[in-house]
Amino acid sequence: MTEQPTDKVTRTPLMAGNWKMNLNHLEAIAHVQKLAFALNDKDYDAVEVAVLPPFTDLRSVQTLVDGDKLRFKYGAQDLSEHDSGAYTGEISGAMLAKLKCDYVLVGHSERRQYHGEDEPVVNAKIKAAFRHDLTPILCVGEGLDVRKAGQQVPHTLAQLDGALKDIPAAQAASIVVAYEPVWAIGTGEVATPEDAQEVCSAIRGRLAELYDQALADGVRIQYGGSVKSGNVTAIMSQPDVDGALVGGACLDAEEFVKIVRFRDQ
Ligand SMILES: O=C[C@H](O)COP(=O)(O)O
Repeated sequence: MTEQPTDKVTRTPLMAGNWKMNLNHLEAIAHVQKLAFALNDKDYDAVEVAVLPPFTDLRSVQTLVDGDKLRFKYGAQDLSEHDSGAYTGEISGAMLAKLKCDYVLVGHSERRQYHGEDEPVVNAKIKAAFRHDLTPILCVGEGLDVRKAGQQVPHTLAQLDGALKDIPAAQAASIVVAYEPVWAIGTGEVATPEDAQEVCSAIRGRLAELYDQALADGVRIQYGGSVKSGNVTAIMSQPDVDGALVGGACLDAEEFVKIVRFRDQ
């Protein structure tokens, strides 16, 4: 029987809020309570919602999610490639797993830019995440110079290839990829829906080459970069965009809830 491509409808959208270095643990509690109050079962049935707070907030978030049986997921913004030992300042996958994190961002452009993370490091971190049953959200995307040169697809696919080196299909099947053009992050410069689709579709195509079509059809690919309630619906209408990785706009609980409800905008 010929394999049919997975319909987008069968890929549950993942709307994830990357708080970056914002909100202390008390502010985190207030923010999570606002989200918990606003979101309802209809939202959770339609969309997977995740928050990605700073490390120092994770215990507070876990306590609320566990205590109130909240249906949203949470995770960290980074992890060490090592599991334990003399790595001052690092946080291991084991520690995140102990806090019952679901997700961890890997290779965010701000880690690449300010902490020199290259593909071997990103690859090692993906392996560390899988060792501890965390789902990596792998961030890829081009800078402005690459975009101006029209090289966004080969550049992003090279990042994908490096990040997934030696990652077996059983693990790759559960990964989330976030396409984040660096020139659109925190700038208000949102990529057009067609820009997002071009690269997200190329990412899915490369996943099919690296693994197989069925795996590629099941992987969720997010777009990130100045996503707001006013532009999310158009971006989400693209066939290969399965969610958003939201920075600035997720710090406003009401705005994030509107993004989660992108079908109503
Ligand atoms: O991780 C999130 C992205 O970096 C997007 O950030 P932004 O929504 O503030 O542009």
